[in-house]
Amino acid sequence: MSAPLDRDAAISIRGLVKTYGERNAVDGLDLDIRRGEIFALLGPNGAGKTTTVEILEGYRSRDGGDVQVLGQDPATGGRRWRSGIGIVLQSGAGDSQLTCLELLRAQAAYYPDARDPAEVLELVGLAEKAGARGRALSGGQRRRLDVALGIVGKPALLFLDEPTTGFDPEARRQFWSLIRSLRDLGTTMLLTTHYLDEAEELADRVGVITGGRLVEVAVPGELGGRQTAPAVVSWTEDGARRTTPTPTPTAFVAELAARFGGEVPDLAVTRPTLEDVYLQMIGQPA
Ligand SMILES: Nc1ncnc2c1ncn2[C@@H]1O[C@H](COP(=O)(O)OP(=O)(O)OP(=O)(O)O)[C@@H](O)[C@H]1O
Repeated sequence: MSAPLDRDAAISIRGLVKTYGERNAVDGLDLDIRRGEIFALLGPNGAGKTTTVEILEGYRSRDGGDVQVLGQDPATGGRRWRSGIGIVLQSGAGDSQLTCLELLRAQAAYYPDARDPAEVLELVGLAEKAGARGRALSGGQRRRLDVALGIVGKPALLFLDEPTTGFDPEARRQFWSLIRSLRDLGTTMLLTTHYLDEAEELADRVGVITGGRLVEVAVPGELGGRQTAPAVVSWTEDGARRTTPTPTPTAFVAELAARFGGEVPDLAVTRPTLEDVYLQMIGQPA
């Protein structure tokens, strides 16, 4: 039998089940997300991420289990509960006739303790676009506007669904720093992403879900036993690439260096990436 719900957690889930027809899209999921934590939910297409997140947001019913989000069951959470939650959806307000500032003001009006819309535009790096309509924004700027809309109500808990899809590398880095500033302001965040580097960069912990079940929850550096996995030393010798897995890479490299009498050509020491262990976990060859 699983432990009772953790009433201090931002999100606490026990035995969550969601059934479509004969099939359990979510199949007995247990998870606690601490207040102030950034948690990344990873999993292949169809794993059950969106279903789980929408149940937590109060937008989908469940067929079994107990769920608590900010101290309440999302199935019965009222307006006050909802005002503590921010949601950044995949498709946002891009086509609106309103300007960025007008959109944010309209959204802020729904919340009892909203942030100043102009400050929010500043925070997401859109201050210069306050008077621009959604249509006039680039893809990356629209996503920032989506985030701005998600946070203007000063949510204690923010859901981010694949937030950086379509971003260029620089925009992603800027977005990551925005997420970190939100964390510094105390916001709890549940992120779904298919980018493993994003999860590694941002998340305090990651959870891997396949077939509606959580396979593992860990800090990114320890998922799948990464921290104790053997290192792989590779170098070039006699015109060919050599690789050797070893639990003691320092000693191995010292031996190599002695053998070469100095620099080892093209030397590299690597450990499994988060992507390597993730792909192994979901049954795909790396
Ligand atoms: N409204 C629905 N009716 C029937 N089946 C559904 C419905 N919504 C989701 N499913 C099924 O439930 C399973 C989980 O879907 P879900 O959208 O939660 O996956 P996901 O992990 O978010 O995938 P993705 O990474 O592609 O967004 C899938 O097999 C999907 O086909």
